[in-house]
Amino acid sequence: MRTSIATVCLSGGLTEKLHACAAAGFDGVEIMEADLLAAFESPEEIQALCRRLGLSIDMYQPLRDIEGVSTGLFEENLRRAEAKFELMERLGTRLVLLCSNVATATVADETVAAAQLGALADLAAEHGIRIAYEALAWGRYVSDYRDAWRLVQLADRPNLGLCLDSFHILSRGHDPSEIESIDAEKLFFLQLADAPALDLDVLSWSRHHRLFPGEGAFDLVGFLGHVLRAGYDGPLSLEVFNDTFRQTDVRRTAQHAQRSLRWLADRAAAAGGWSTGRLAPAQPPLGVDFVEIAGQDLAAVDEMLDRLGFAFAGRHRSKPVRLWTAGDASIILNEQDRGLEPRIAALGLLVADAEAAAEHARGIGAPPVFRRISAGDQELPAVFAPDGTEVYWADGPASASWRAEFGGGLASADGLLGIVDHVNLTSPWQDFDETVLFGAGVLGLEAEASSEVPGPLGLVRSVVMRSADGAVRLAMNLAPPAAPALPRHLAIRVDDAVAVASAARQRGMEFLPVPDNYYDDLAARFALDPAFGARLRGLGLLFDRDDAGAFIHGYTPTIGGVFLEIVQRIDDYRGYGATDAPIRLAAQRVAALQLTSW
Ligand SMILES: O=C(O)c1ccc(O)c(O)c1
Ligand SMILES: [Mg+2]
Repeated sequence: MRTSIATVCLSGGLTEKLHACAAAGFDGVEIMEADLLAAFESPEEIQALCRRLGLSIDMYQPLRDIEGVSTGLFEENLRRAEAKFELMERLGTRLVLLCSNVATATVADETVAAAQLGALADLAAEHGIRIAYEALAWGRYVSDYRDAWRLVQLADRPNLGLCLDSFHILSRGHDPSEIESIDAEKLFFLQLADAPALDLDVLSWSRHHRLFPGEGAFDLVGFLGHVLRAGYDGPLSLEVFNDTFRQTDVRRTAQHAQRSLRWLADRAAAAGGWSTGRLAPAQPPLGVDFVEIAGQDLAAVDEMLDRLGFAFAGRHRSKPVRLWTAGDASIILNEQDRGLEPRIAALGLLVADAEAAAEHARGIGAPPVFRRISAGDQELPAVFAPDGTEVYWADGPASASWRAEFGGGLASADGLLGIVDHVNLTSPWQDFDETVLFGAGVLGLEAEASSEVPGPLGLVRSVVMRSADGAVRLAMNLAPPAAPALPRHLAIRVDDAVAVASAARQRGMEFLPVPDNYYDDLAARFALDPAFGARLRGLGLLFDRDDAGAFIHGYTPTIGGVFLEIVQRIDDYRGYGATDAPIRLAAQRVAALQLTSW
C-alpha cells in the first residue's frame, strides 16, 4: 500500500516538509495550496524537488466553493479553477481535491450542483486533470459522503470521483459501511485522520484537534476495512490538522505519522484476514516484568524501598545495578547513567513471544535500543518509547532468567507483598499523542477514556492504557508546558495499604504530606467512619470510592523525578483516584517549593 501525507500536517516551509516526508519513508504527498503560495520556489522547482526525493505529488488541494451557485458566480468560479489547473500542470500533478461548498452555495437543487460539477470536470479534462470531490462535514448542502456520491453519479464524468476523508464521515456519525457500495474506480483518494471524542462544533474539531490514526476515538481500522473492501487501491494519505503537530519538529512528526499508517495498515489487514504486508503479530503484554529507576545516586531510593518493606534481592554481577522486590513487583536501580537525577528509565513487559513483540515494534518503526551487555547476561529485545523510556520484552508469564544475574540478596520472610498496579509515564505536551500511539501500536494496549487533572501549573491530560485483563496499565500523562518535567511514578498494589503504610512509618518513612482540608472534605463526601478517617489522616493516605468498590492510596516523597504510590483496590474499584490527583499535584508543588507554612 502506498503511503501519502498532506503537507498541512507538518510544521515548517514547503521544502522542509517535503524533505521530512521523504526521510520518513512516504511515497507521496498532498500539497496544500497555502504551502505552495508561501514558497519562494516555483511550481516547476517543487516538482523537481519531489522527483529528486522520490515523492509523487498525489494531489493538490483544495478547490473550494465551486458548485451549487448562481450562473454568474459559477462563470467566475470556472475562471478561478482554470488558473489552478494551469498551476497544477506546472507542478506536474493531475488530481485536485474539490471541497463541497461551505460558503457560497445558494442553490439547493442537486441537478444544478451536478451540472456545475460536470462543467468543472470538462474544463479539468482539457488539462488532463481529475477531480476528487469531498463532502466536508460542515458543507452547506453537501456534508455527507453519500450525497457527494450521488452528485458524482449524476454528473457522470470519467474524471470526476470522490475523496473520502474519515474525519468528515466519522465525526458526523455517518455509517461508513455504505462506502462498500461505491464503484472502486470512483474512489479517487482517501484521507485518514483520527480525532478525540469532543463535544465541539465540527469545524473547530476538524481544524485543530485531528490526530494520527491510533491516537483518538475513531474506529479507523473498521473504516479502512470498508474502503479496502470497496476495492480502493490508491494511497493511504494522512490529513491531520492539529495545533500541536503544526509546531513540533517536522522530521519527528513525519516519522510519527508514518508509524501510525504502518500500524493502521497492519491492523486493517489483520481484521480483514489479509496476509500481504503484515507485520509480526502484536504481543499484548501479560504482565510487568520490572520497572527500572536510573540515575546518578540512588541511595535515597534504596532507603525508601527498604522502609516500604521491599526485599533487597541482590547486586548485578557486573554492573552498578541492584534489584529490589516486593512479591511480584521488581524494581531495578541502575546507577550507570552519570549526571542524571533518578527517573523511571525503563520498563520490562512479559509477553508470549518477546522476539515477535520486538519485530512487530520494529515493523512499525520504533527505534531499537542497543544496550551493552556482559557475556552470559540475558539480552532482552527493547525499543525506545517516544520520550526515550526503554521498553524491554521477556517471554512470560514466568519470570525471566535475568534475575539469576543478581546475587547476594537478603531474603525477607515478612517483606512487602505487592504487584505493579500501574506505571505513570508523563510526557512533555508535544510527545503525548505519539506516546498514546506507541501504547496502542507497539505495546498492544487499549486506551481508556481520557481525563484532565487540574494541577497548580496547568491541566494534566491523562489517558490510561491497559491490557485487556488490566495486568498492565500505563497512565500516559501530558505535562503542561509550564511543568515539562513533572515526576513519573510507579504504583504498587498491596492487600492492606493501611498496614503497609503504618509499618513503613515505623521504619522511618514519611509519606507526601496531605492537607487537612482534604480530610475534612473526605469525611463529608463519604460519611467515613471517624476512626478510619483519622487513621488515613494520621498516615497521609488518600481515599476514593466508586460504584464498584473503594481505593486507599498514598504517595512517597519525590526523589529527583520519581516517586512511588502504594495502592489498595477494594472489591472492583476500577479507577486511579482521579479526584485525589489534583491534591497530589498541589502537595508535590508545595513540597518542591518547601512552602509548608506561610
Ligand atoms: O478544513 C478544510 O478547509 C479542509 C480542507 C481540505 C480537506 O481535505 C479537509 O478535510 C478540510
Ligand atoms: Mg479532507
